[in-house]
Amino acid sequence: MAERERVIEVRDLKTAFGKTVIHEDLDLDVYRGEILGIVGASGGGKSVLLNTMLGLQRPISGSVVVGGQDIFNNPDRKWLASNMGVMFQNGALFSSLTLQENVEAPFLEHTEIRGEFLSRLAQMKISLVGLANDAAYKRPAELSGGMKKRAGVARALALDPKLLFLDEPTAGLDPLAAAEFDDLIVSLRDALELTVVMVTHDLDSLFQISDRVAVLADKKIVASDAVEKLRDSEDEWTRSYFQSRRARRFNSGGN
Ligand SMILES: Nc1ncnc2c1ncn2[C@@H]1O[C@H](COP(=O)(O)OP(=O)(O)OP(=O)(O)O)[C@@H](O)[C@H]1O
Repeated sequence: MAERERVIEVRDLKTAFGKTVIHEDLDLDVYRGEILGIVGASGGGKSVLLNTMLGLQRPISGSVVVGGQDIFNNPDRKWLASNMGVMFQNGALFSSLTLQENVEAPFLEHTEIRGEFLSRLAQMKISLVGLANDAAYKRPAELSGGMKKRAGVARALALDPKLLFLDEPTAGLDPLAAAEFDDLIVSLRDALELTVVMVTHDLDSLFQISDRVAVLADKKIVASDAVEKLRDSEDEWTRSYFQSRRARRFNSGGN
């Protein structure tokens, strides 16, 4: 089998806020085309890791290489901005702008595209995530939770990135909307050949759509594998997480 292509390589990462060390000796690989889930205890540093991979949080030491670029050492910022899309928790839309204007924002910031072509591109992104045309003229407060998440994905995908980062994408959604959102992520990954990195506590999502799961505990990635294999992990925290009562219902193969 051909060796899988690594699109993100995190090596020897150390991050800290003041004297509080969040990550130490952390290594992580993300492979092209996969959906990688990241799990770990609350407050364990998953969001900080995501921000570090996005270049938003500078580490004390270590490196993050994305698509061959060391993102903390003179990277091509334009390339990174257009190749890494992110949806933060709650979609993080601008509340005073319509959905259409939210999706147009990355084009205005990073491209010269304006006018009718810009409107059409934004509308294409909005329909790509399964939202009806009239949603484009609504403000975030007028959208349901599921619609807001979809809108957040439309904005994250505005510049056609190959990497999509999602922070707790299904948090706050009812089970049906969460399952629909999971389906959307898989179909977008397949259609657009995306690589997806997803921080989540949602066991349904992990078992349904992740190709691999990386476990963050004790400041580092202690295990990374297909989710079904993690209940037998050598790592104790990972075993207890995936053998917990909530996770057990997935272990027999049924749900
Ligand atoms: N800007 C910041 N300044 C200081 N401390 C921070 C900052 N951002 C995060 N932290 C701290 O870093 C630690 C890790 O936070 P992080 O949000 O990454 O955890 P998490 O694993 O994503 O948690 P959760 O699952 O609850 O969202 C927490 O103790 C948090 O308080």
